[in-house]
Amino acid sequence: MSRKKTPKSKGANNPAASTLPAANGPRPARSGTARPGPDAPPNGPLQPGRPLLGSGGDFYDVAFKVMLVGDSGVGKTCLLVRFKDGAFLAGTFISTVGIDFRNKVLDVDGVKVKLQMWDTAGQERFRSVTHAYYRDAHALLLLYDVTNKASFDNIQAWLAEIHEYAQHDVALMLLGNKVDSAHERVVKREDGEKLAKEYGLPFMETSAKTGLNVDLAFTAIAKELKQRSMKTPSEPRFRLHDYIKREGQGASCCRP
Ligand SMILES: Nc1nc2c(ncn2[C@@H]2O[C@H](COP(=O)(O)OP(=O)(O)OP(=O)(O)O)[C@@H](O)[C@H]2O)c(=O)[nH]1
Ligand SMILES: [Mg+2]
Repeated sequence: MSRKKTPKSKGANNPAASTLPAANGPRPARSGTARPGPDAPPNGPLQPGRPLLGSGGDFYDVAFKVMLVGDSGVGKTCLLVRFKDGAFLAGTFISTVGIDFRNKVLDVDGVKVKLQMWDTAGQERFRSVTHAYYRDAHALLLLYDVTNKASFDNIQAWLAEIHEYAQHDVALMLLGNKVDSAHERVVKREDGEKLAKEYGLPFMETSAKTGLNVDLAFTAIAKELKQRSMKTPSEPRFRLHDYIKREGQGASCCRP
């Protein structure tokens, strides 16, 4: 069996630019370094078909990169921490510097799917750093904050950026975060649904604080990516929109 090391997940808000992972992503290379090997596919499962051993001792069958994007303060880091560790980062807001990543292996219908989750900095000054990572992403979670209208208004600009830098077939999901803050809400759920429908995106409202729909968002993406890479003729087609509509609390199906 091929044994591969994956880069260790770093702590949140890892500052130094020198510690940034390679722009080509943290794909576990045959050499055991963080850089992809020359035979690594430009976009697709890292190593389908044979179990691999991650640095945390976790076996996985396929691995994908999922990038979180959206304005600063919408809750990207908190969403990731909630999914990875089941905790909420309350208190002082520490803005992510550059880019950070964490790994998690999910069991998707008997297949071990490793998600390499990239937490980008929403601040404008780091935009050129994040641009370099888009093209290797298999999926993007695009967040806005339901208590911050500007973050919602900026979604179209984010979509334009995604269109410019990401793979054309990247799996994309729109998330309206912080729904626990009902009194401060300024973006109605219907507004999120309307925008998602306009762009044909799956959409859910989430809360990193309470955990609402957080696991579901990542699981849905993992199912979609696994289906894309390992589809067998006998397997029924996975429908992301239908899945989140069925499983989510307040999720919606937004085909145009
Ligand atoms: N009430 C509430 N607060 C949240 C939620 N998610 C994040 N926050 C708070 O929002 C602030 C920003 O969260 P972060 O996750 O650091 O935001 P970010 O999108 O990573 O920001 P950048 O790293 O600057 O891009 C923090 O003070 C969090 O505690 C949520 O679901 N509900
Ligand atoms: Mg952050």
